[in-house]
Parts: sequence; C-alpha cells; structure tokens
Amino acid sequence: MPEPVSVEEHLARILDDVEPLAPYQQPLMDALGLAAAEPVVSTVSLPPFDNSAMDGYAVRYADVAAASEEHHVHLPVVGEISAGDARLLALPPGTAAKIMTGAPVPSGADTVVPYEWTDRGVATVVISRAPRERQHVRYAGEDVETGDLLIEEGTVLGPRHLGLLAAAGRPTIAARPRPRVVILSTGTELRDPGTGLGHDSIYDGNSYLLAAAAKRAGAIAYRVGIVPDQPRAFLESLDDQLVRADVVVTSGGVSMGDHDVVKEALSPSGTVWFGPVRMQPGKPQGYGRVGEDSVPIFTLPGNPVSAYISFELFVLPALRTMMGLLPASRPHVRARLTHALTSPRGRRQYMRGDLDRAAGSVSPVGGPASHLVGDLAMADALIVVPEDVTELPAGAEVEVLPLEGGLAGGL
Ligand SMILES: Nc1nc2c(c(=O)[nH]1)N[C@H]1C(S)=C(S)[C@@H](COP(=O)(O)OP(=O)(O)OC[C@H]3O[C@@H](n4cnc5c(N)ncnc54)[C@H](O)[C@@H]3O)O[C@H]1N2
Ligand code: MOO
Repeated sequence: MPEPVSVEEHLARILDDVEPLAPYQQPLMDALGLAAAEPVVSTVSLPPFDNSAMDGYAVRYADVAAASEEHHVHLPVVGEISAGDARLLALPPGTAAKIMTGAPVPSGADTVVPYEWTDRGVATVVISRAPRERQHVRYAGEDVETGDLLIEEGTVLGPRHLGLLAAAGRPTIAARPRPRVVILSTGTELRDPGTGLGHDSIYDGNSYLLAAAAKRAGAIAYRVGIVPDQPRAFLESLDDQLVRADVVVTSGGVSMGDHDVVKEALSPSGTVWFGPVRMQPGKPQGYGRVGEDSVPIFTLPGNPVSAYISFELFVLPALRTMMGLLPASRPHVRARLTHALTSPRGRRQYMRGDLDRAAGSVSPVGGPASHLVGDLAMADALIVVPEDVTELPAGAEVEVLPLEGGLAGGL
C-alpha cells in the first residue's frame, strides 16, 4: 500500500505531468470561454470611416451655426446617403444631404443635424437649432486605431471580446482546443436513469455529474456510461475510447474491495499511480497515463461526493492547464462559520457548505459522508477543515472552496 500523500502533493504531480494542448486558429464561435493564445492587433480602424450617429442631414457647421427657433436656416438638399450606400462623396458648400445612422459622412460635411431639429424637408431643409461643431459624427479611428492591441494573450474570450474581433474583421483566433474528456462509470450495480432498478442496483449519477462538470469547465465531454466490474470489459471499453480522448476520467473501483476493477485492470501496466490522499471525501485516488498515446487518466473514487470533490480539486485544474486557462484552480475564499463543526484528525475534510459571499459566512450543509448527493446538490461550496483540526466553533474563520464562480468566463 503506497504512503498517503497530501492534496497539494497529488495536485502538483498531476499539474507537472499534464501539458497545454497546442493552439490553432479557431472560428470565433468555437473560442467562447477559451484563452487567447495570441495577442491580437487591429489591422483596421473603428469606425473604419467617418459616419453619422443620427438620422438627419449632413452639413457644414459654418452653414448652420446661426440656426435657432427665431432664425431658421434653409439649405437645399442635394442627395441622400444610406448606410451601405454612399454614392454622394462630397457635399458642396451651402447644401445639406440626408444621411442615415451609420452612413458615411461626405467630404466637406463635418456635422449632422438630427431630423428632430428640422422640418425633414426633401428638396430644401429648414433647420431650427444649431448643433455643436462636429456633433453626431463618429470619426474614423476614434474607437480603435490600426495597430491597437485588441486582445491580450491569455484573455478568456467572452462575448464582448468575440464581438470586437468580428468587428475588427477577424474570423478566427488562436486558442488551445477544448480537451476531449471520456467519462466511464464502473460498477456492476449501476443502471441508466430511465431504466428499472433491482433491490441491489442504483442509478449511475456519476457519469452525468462528471460529464457535466467537464463540460462546464470548457471541455468536450464524452459520457460513455456504465462498465461492469470486469477488468477485461473495462480494458476493452477503455481501448475503444482512447482514440477520442485527451483525458480519461473513471469513477469507482479504486479502493480495497474484492472487485476493484480499475485498480485491477490498470495496475499491471505500472503507468498509473494508485494510493490514498489525505482528504475526506476522496481518499482513494489514481492518476497516470494509458494507451499508446499516453493519455492522462484520473481514476476517481466511486462515492459520488468523493468523485465530484476529486474532480474539483484535481481534474478541473488539469483541464484548465491543458486549455491554458489561469488560474488553474478555483480560488479559495475565507468566511465565518455559522455553526460549529467537528472533523476527524489526519485527513483534510471537505464539508459541504452554503456560502453567502455578501455576508462573508458559510453554513454547513448535511453530513460529511460521501454518498449524500441530496446534500451535495444543496451546497455551493466546500468548507475546508485542515488535517490537524478536529473542532471549529461557530464564528470561526475558515477556508472555503466555492463550487460556483471565481473563474473568468462565468465558471
Ligand atoms: N476496506 C475499505 N473499504 C473502503 C475504503 C477503504 O479505505 N477500505 N475506502 C472507502 C472510500 S473512502 C471510498 S471513497 C470508497 C471508494 O470506492 P471505489 O472507488 O472502489 O468505488 P466503488 O466501490 O465502486 O463504489 C463506492 C460507492 O459509490 C457508488 N457508486 C459507484 N459508482 C457510482 C456511480 N456511477 N453513480 C452513483 N454511485 C456510484 C457505489 O455503488 C458504492 O456505494 O471505498 C470505500 N471503501
Ligand atoms: O474518501 Mo471516501 O471518498 O471518504 O468516501
């Protein structure tokens, strides 16, 4: 039996081993939530040309400066310019041109008078109020100039960044791809939701829990589902799946039982470490590489809460490292306990909690056991009780790992 390792040791070993995936140019819509793997410099100005901010008349300021309710200015209308239709290129002095929002301002004109300050005349326009000089003109380059840095390398691309890239004419951006994560549940007792249950079977919650967690982390999740507790069936299933995997995540079959299929199947290869981590839930862990392509594999414990906490602590940071997303781990916060709690000595306890960020407090949710999925769904944080602490009073300040938020991209 290998010596127990700390959470930090296990995570460090994993993060030393996984590598960022090679970036390539991805269509913008595929890049949502990914980290930019290149800085992007604008090759255009925005706006690209001087254009109108209002529906109205393009004029020379000097021709309308004296307009008021008492002193109307009359100008002949020499044309009409719509957005995307700019046949009138120059405006003679002493004239006006109808202009629509977004249409190019003709040379000679420097100001736009909105319809509301005119009689909306067709042949001649009567202007009853003077704009400020250059009012309602959006000048070329006033937003972005050619050569401006649009996106810093490492930016997690959200809707506003993608909108800017498109506005600047970029159809793609270099980003690391989403890791393809294959998720296998082991357990002869498992059944698919929607099917019948015997007195000795349970539904496979884990493959949904882990696939959803992987997908939310930005990965592509392939939920393979249930594999029985037979090493041969497990290895066959794994072998079939490796071709589409950047990462494999299994649940179950790694503790001390007589049918611990994952351990039994993978131990002979010698490429996967199995051992205890000083944490609860989540003690029995495994990590290593499998197959011809040395695909990283996480063998998580089968108890659902253990599997989920293991995902948050070990798999999520690995996936984020592969995607070049920083920070790799969700940041911890500190909060005050609303109730006292106790914890066993020697293993770091991850109690389920309900975090109130505004109040800076956290309430324990349910018990510490690792099969309590009802309580897990009610929680949004983990209360971290250090290995050497056995009791904490109400009001104590504790470290908390939020299960929602804290990472760029709304994760
Ligand atoms: N003698 C010992 N027994 C156990 C130890 C130990 O140190 N000595 N460790 C316990 C701890 S801690 C954990 S955690 C579990 C981990 O066991 P396995 O990873 O081998 O998982 P299984 O035995 O296959 O399953 C455990 C539990 O979880 C249920 N399960 C499994 N898969 C799913 C799934 N996909 N969806 C829902 N529930 C699932 C399964 O039915 C079991 O109840 O070992 C302890 N034992
Ligand atoms: O470590 Mo197990 O994950 O306590 O139930």
